[in-house]
Amino acid sequence: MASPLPVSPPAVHVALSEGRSYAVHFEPLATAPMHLREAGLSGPLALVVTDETVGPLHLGALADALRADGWTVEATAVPAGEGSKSLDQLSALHDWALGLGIDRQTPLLALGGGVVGDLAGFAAATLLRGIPLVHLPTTTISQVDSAIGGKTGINHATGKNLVGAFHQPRLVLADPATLDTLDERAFRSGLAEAVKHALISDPALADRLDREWDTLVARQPDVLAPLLRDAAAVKARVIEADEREAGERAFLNFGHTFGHALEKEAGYGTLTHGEAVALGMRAALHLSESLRLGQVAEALGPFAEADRLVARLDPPAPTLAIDALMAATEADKKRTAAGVRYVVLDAVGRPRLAADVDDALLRAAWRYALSA
Ligand SMILES: NC(=O)c1ccc[n+]([C@@H]2O[C@H](COP(=O)([O-])OP(=O)(O)OC[C@H]3O[C@@H](n4cnc5c(N)ncnc54)[C@H](O)[C@@H]3O)[C@@H](O)[C@H]2O)c1
Ligand SMILES: O=C(O)C(=O)C[C@@H](O)[C@H](O)[C@H](O)COP(=O)(O)O
Ligand SMILES: [Zn+2]
Repeated sequence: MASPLPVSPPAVHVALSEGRSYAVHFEPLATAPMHLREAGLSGPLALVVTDETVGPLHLGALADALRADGWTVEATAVPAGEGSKSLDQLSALHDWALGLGIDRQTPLLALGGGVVGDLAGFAAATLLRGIPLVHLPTTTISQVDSAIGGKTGINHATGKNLVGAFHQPRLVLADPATLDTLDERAFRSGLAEAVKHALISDPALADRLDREWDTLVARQPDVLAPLLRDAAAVKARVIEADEREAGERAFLNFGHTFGHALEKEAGYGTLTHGEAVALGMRAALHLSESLRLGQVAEALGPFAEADRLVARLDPPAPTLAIDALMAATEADKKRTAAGVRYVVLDAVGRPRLAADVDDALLRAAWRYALSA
């Protein structure tokens, strides 16, 4: 007898101001028509943006379900990878969509990972000053993180995600089965964002990730989907509390001040975002211990266990000049007139922003992350 399909974990609900809200469903792509209707989205036209890797794998199932429900589907694919978070690709999406005679009710469906989600989300934010956005995330990063919260955008020569907008989705449909085709590097490194959510907010989730790591990386469905869902729920709670990053949403940037500098200096796409964030979290944990001691840490102390969990992501450490990395952090969007700010931990689950951090502590943190 065929093994029973895994039961979908319960949806995550995101409640925003002024009565706005959306659901994050961990169900098959074939349920898209039902959830589009529930979200108040009507056709007949649906735009689908995907990438050249995901399209041949997963667009058919989505388009068949939509067409069977009476939708007219127009789809386009951008080149896979970080390079598509560019002004050229954004402009090409504008030309494509506007050539199809869209109106302000036409939904744009982003079928892919975080690159597709960020790019297509920014296209949806800027077409007609905003059309409905639906995320259909197909990577570990996009299912636990990028599809939720409304950050969209593209990269700029001076830094990551420096051009963009907040544009919340109307619906997120994260089909865990799409992860079956995701390569090992993207799958494993993408778990960095789930580890991040645990370290900034949920020590019990960190323990669970550590305990279930082997079955998680083996993609066991009855472990994977509930863990991704619970990691996504951590982010949803933060978004509800601080949608536009006036305060605690900055904690979702744990490891990113270091990580974005690594992505830029290594060359966008050389490191996956997850790898860069994993290295960034190791640096941030070292910095947390140095700040706790008030001097350069020789060991991780109370953060050693957290660092061991991050180390399980096994990120490659590139050979890069610390001076260049330090300079690249100057573009970080959390900076104020007082300078760059880093998300550090007073303990697992207790994040804060540190400003005016001593260079010696930062250099030691970089050395730790790049040599660990
Ligand atoms: N907006 C946010 O809140 C947010 C949060 C986290 C990350 N991000 C951004 O997301 C990006 C990283 O996202 P990502 O890791 O998903 O990268 P990605 O979108 O580049 O996907 C990784 C690779 O996997 C391929 N792929 C995607 N889904 C697949 C599937 N189901 N099967 C086979 N191949 C598949 C893609 O074509 C790509 O080659 C970065 O640009 C990062 O800045 C944004
Ligand atoms: O949603 C957020 O807020 C995050 O910080 C999530 C991050 O994982 C993500 O990489 C985000 O794009 C980084 O935000 P940015 O403002 O530094 O670009
Ligand atoms: Zn991230």
